[in-house]
Amino acid sequence: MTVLVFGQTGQVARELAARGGVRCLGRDAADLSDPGACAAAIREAAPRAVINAAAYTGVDKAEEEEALANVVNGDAPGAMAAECAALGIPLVHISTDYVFDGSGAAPWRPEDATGPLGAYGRTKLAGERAVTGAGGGHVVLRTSWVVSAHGSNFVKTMLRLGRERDALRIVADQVGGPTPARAIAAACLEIAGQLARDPGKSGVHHFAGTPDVSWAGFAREIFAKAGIACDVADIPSADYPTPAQRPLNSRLDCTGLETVFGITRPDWRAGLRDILKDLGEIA
Ligand SMILES: NC(=O)C1=CN([C@@H]2O[C@H](COP(=O)(O)OP(=O)(O)OC[C@H]3O[C@@H](n4cnc5c(N)ncnc54)[C@H](OP(=O)(O)O)[C@@H]3O)[C@@H](O)[C@H]2O)C=CC1
Ligand SMILES: Cc1cn([C@H]2C[C@H](O)[C@@H](COP(=O)(O)OP(=O)(O)O[C@H]3O[C@@H](C)C(=O)[C@@H](O)[C@H]3O)O2)c(=O)[nH]c1=O
Ligand SMILES: [Mg+2]
Repeated sequence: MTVLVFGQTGQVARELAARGGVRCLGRDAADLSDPGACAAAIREAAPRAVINAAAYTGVDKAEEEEALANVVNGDAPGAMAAECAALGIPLVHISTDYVFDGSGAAPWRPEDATGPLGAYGRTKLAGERAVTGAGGGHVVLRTSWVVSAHGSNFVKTMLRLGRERDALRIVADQVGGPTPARAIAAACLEIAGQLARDPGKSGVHHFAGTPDVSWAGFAREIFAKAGIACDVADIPSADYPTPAQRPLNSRLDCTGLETVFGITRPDWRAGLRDILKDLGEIA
């Protein structure tokens, strides 16, 4: 009996695989556009816990493909949760800061009112509701600004663009916590273990890297640590138009996760150093 992971190529899934003790299902083994196939994969594997690390994560593209995103991010997690509840095993489901509207400057608490600004956030919220409503042991873990040496993320985009250009204009009015995928993987496994022993710990929790920073501030730190000479100009979101609107305030209050599970916020600056080492950028 092992821990079953949905996702294989994604940032968090790859870090889960690297830790071992899990079985990762790629799109070929379980396509989330077919929720029934996800439930069947759980029945067949009979694991001791399930972690869903797969999702439709294209924030702008989801505006055009909301129906598909809703099946992948909403219906499939619901089917996973129903199957887990029937089998009496816990589900750890990853969600996002984009379920919030980004108003104010206070860190969002898990119980705060949601209000997604775009299709991605709406479909992720549908998944949260399906998981919490299924009646089984679960944790919905909202995280933000995921970064790693794998896949596509802001660190890798900045390393590429920073070398191509002398200067970049980066939004400075969106603030949040960059979160290393490696830390998310560790947190998910710890939560799954504790939930298997005590399903009473079920609930919605936040987990984000510290300290909070703007995308522009994050970019500056990436260039400083990687030794890339690229000037960063602060711009407002209005000057960087995108199909989907992003929340301005993505700060997440992570105190509940520490109280219930003993898991603290990772320092993204240390995580960034590890990522740059893994990429061969620094020694
Ligand atoms: N990336 C981020 O900044 C953030 C992510 N999150 C959440 O964290 C979780 C993990 O994200 P992350 O690791 O960054 O994801 P990635 O964007 O790195 O990868 C997405 C994963 O989902 C898989 N996937 C997408 N569609 C399907 C499908 N129809 N069937 C099967 N698999 C599919 C992809 O597989 P394939 O390679 O085959 O496409 C890939 O493995 C997700 O729930 C996401 O919403 C939360 C906050 C921030
Ligand atoms: C490349 C570039 C981006 N930006 C801005 C756009 C955006 O507001 C911000 C980050 O860009 P990204 O494309 O990484 O943003 P995005 O894909 O929206 O990242 C989000 O992904 C989903 C899956 C989540 O769940 C969120 O937590 C968050 O990580 O940087 C600039 O201002 N200048 C630039 O040159
Ligand atoms: Mg992106």
